[in-house]
Amino acid sequence: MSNPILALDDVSKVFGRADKPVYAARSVSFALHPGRTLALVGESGSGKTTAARLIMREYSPDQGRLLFHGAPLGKADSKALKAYRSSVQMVFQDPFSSLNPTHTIRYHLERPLRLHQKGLSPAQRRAAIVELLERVKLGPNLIMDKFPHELSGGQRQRISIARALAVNPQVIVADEPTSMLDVSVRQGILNLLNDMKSELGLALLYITHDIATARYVADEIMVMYAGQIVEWGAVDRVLDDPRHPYTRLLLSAVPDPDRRFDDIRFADELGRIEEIRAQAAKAQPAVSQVGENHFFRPMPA
Ligand SMILES: Nc1ncnc2c1ncn2[C@@H]1O[C@H](COP(=O)(O)OP(=O)(O)OP(=O)(O)O)[C@@H](O)[C@H]1O
Repeated sequence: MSNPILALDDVSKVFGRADKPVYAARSVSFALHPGRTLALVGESGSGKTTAARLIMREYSPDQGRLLFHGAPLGKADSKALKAYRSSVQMVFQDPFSSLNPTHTIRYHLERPLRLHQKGLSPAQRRAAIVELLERVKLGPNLIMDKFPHELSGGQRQRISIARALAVNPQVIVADEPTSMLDVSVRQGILNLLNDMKSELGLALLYITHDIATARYVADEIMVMYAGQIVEWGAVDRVLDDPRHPYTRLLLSAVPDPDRRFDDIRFADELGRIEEIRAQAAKAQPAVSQVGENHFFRPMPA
């Protein structure tokens, strides 16, 4: 298996007062590899966005390290940080608020090209915009001079992806990229992310509360609860044979005619979740972890 592009090594982030800490991330370790998608799954408040913000360097870790191609980023010089910033791009949940309503699509794509590929002539920049729009399966001539409000939610999310691609990233962090979109266009966006991963060899972190969608895009899955990774492994293993009660609970909430959420068989598990909740509220990690952490033992490609 290839070396990881990016890794979180035993990272913790704590909010709140010292006497009442909130562990948004607790000893979190994982790695992102080229051409692979890792799904980070958990309910609201589990710490998914905190993990994304740590990767985007909006938060600095209280403990642990961020590694980029094996080198700790904390000590990186400004050149290395600049390389990191263009290598790691984010696609947000809300394609409305992430695009500026007063600018055309051409502007949104031209800007990162101007900043990160300074040597391009105007004609080369135009060709690059055409290529980006074609890559996200939008007709360049139809779209380029439109404003964000003239596009559908799905089209806008494709523009967000094109904009992220404009700087030739190695990693894309997609935080709930389909949750604000119409159900009918969600699959198209997930397919596009899959294509990007395979065609460009990107490492993708797919963040979602919807564990069922992980199967469409992810190679591996990590389940996060109260700031901790409680289960991880190959996506089929985790979804077909969930071993942590919290993973089973998440899966039981997925509509399935054969499994009812209030099924008596889950009563014990719900009780155990309360136990886990109580343990997790304490300062020391107490959540049982299941599976192999591919940061420490890389899974075969
Ligand atoms: N800036 C902050 N200040 C204080 N507490 C925070 C801050 N950011 C996150 N938290 C807390 O950390 C925990 C994890 O939050 P986080 O937003 O990472 O979860 P999430 O899984 O992304 O949830 P959501 O899906 O609702 O965004 C929560 O208890 C949250 O209240």
